[in-house]
Order: sequence, then C-alpha cells, then structure tokens
Amino acid sequence: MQRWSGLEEVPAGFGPSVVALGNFDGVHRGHASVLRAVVARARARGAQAVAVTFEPHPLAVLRPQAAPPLLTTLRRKLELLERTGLDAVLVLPFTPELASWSPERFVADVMVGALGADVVCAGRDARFGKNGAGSLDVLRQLGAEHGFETVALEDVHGEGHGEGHGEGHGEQDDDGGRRWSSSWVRELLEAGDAAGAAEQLGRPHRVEGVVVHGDHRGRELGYPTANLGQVGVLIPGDGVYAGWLVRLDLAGATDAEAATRGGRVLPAAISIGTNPTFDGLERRLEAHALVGSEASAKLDLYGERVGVDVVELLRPTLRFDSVDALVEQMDADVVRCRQVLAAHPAQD
Ligand SMILES: Cc1cc2nc3c(=O)[nH]c(=O)nc-3n(C[C@H](O)[C@H](O)[C@H](O)COP(=O)(O)O)c2cc1C
Ligand SMILES: Nc1ncnc2c1ncn2[C@@H]1O[C@H](COP(=O)(O)OP(=O)(O)O)[C@@H](O)[C@H]1O
Repeated sequence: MQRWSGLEEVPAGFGPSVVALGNFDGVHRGHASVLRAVVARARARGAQAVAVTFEPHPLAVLRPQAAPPLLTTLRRKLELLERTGLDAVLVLPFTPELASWSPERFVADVMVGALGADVVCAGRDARFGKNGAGSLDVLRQLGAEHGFETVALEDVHGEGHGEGHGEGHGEQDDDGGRRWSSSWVRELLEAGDAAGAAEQLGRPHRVEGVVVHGDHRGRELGYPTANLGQVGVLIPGDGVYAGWLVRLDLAGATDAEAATRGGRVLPAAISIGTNPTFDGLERRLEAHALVGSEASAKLDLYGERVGVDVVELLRPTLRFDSVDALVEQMDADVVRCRQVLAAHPAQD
C-alpha cells in the first residue's frame, strides 16, 4: 500500500481511482466493511482504491475542546487500513489552511487533480471544505460537474448489535439499531467494556506507548508492571483487565530473536487507575506480563515501545487495607486472566 503524507507526494498522473473519504479512527468493523467494498469496486473497474484521511483529527484543529480521544495512532490506523486491501492512503495534514479550502477547491485539487477519481465514496455525515460546507449532496453536484460518480457509504452494524442500543444518540439506523461508530467504541471503552469494544473493532483496543519508570514497587510485590508513558489514544476506564503486551520494537525480529529477548506478544494482567491502595495521584496504565519469575528477572522493557491490547475487564480497581490483601487479589487476577486469554488468542 502506498502512503502519501501530502498532496505533493501523489505521483503525477495517478488514477483512475475509487476514493473513500473519512477519518476512519479506530478502523472498526464498519469502516473495514465499507473499505473492502471500495476495494472490490476499484478492482471491478481496473481502478486504484484510495482512502483520503486527515492528520491530526479535524476537530483537534477546529474545536480542540470538543476533540475526541482517538482510538488509533496514525501508525496503527495505516497498518489497519492496509489490511482492507487499499492500494493507497493519502493523509492530508489538517491545517487551518486546508480547513479554509472551499468544497469546490477540495474536490478539484484532491479528488480530481491529484487522485483522478472515477468514483468518490463518503458516509452520510461526511463533511469537507470550509466550515464543513461540503456534504454528500455537494459531492454529488461536484461529481456531476467533474464527471465522477458519488457513492454513499452505508452504515453498517452486525446482527444482534442494534437492539436496544443508541437511545438518544441520534445514530440510529433505519431499522432502529445503533450503527457501528468510533464514538460508540469510545463510550464502551470509557465504561470499561473492553469486550464490547473489541466486538465492534474486530480486535481489542490497543494503547501504544513507551515503557517508563514507575514507583519501583511492582517487583517488590512480585508483580513487576510495565508502566506506559504518554499515550496518544484513549485509555479505557479504570479497572483490572486481561490483555496482551505487544513489543512493537520486535516487529521486525525473527521468531528466534524475539524468543531470546523474552517473546514478542506476552499475555498480561493490566491495571488502569491511580493505585488507590498506595494513595497514588497519577492515573496510570500498567501491564504485568504473565511470564513467570525466572523470565521476569531477565526482562527489561524500559524505553521500549509497546502496545497493550485490552481484551476484557476482570474487576474494578479497589483500595485494599493492606499490601498483602492486594497481592492476594492479584494472585487471583492472574488465574482469571489466563482463563480469559485462553479463550481470546492474541491478534495483531
Ligand atoms: C493485576 C493487577 C491488579 C491491580 N489491582 C490494583 C487495585 O485493585 N488497587 C490498587 O491500588 N492497585 C492495583 N494494581 C496496581 C498496583 O498497585 C501497582 O502495580 C503497584 O503499586 C506497582 O506500581 P509501580 O509499577 O509503579 O511500581 C494492580 C496491578 C496489577 C498488575
Ligand atoms: N513480567 C513482567 N511484566 C512487566 N514488566 C516486567 C516483567 N518482568 C520484568 N519487567 C520489567 O520490570 C519493570 C517494572 O518493574 P516495577 O518494579 O513495577 O517498576 P516500575 O515501577 O518502574 O514499573 C518493567 O518496566 C520491565 O522493564
């Protein structure tokens, strides 16, 4: 898949193409399904399948206070977009300058000029161009002028997902269910429903970050935990979760190399919260890899870039009266964690 980080990187004369426009944060199952349809449409007409997306998220520039915490970093989003079979992704830097372009200019310069679009696909709520004046209807008019076809990307929700959800969210499908959406996934994660989020994402939510030093208490408790420094995506609600610790720096390593360094994907018990037992003030995400004490003695993750895949909530974070009581509960957490992960193999 070709990746372009600006209009100037698109090769001259590119096209014809079928283009999908969207933020695609999280690349959830709804996104993946429409993008696969875009790819199929492109293949059928001998055209290139291209997604056009923005970085940073337009709201982070236009209304930072209303900007949602993201589900995916750009790196991860591109990795997931590639899996849908797209030929190329154009990432437009979303600057005040780009935001000031009229819908007409946006379509003329991006869709027609750079990408040679035959077909442009966008969701029902798509907005582009100055003040969000560009909509699906505007796209249709401009398509008629420029000679490309405009296709409305239909909302997707899986069987049994619609019932009873979405009250008051204004996101109902025609049949009354709530459509799969990045905002729904965010709500689920904030409420601790990691399993519900994974169902919609098609994989567990991943938090990426660099391992930093904590209070150096974990080893003393018998539970060393890799603490994530600043992360660019949504951190699920406080609680103890089962999940996977993915060592991103070992992505290119052979299996043998990864094994000598302690393994690339490790089962993990995850704690998200302020560590109330120790009157902590900072909210932290930490992961204890279930590798045993012998392997732990050799494992050094400080400074490594890791992903923490949050699979399922085990329990809320609690304040314990003693360290012994916390450790006893952690022993039980680890047992339960192994059971959950046995039923949910790592996905990458
Ligand atoms: C499986 C697991 C469960 C945890 N549950 C709690 C909890 O319920 N309450 C709490 O205060 N801390 C909890 N913690 C966080 C520990 O307090 C924390 O990992 C420990 O203080 C070590 O911190 P450090 O990595 O900064 O040294 C949990 C940690 C793990 C790995
Ligand atoms: N099983 C393990 N899970 C997580 N980290 C481990 C493990 N074994 C060793 N480590 C290392 O120990 C560190 C955590 O030890 P800990 O005492 O909790 O210190 P800190 O408070 O700095 O996180 C991790 O950053 C990692 O380098």
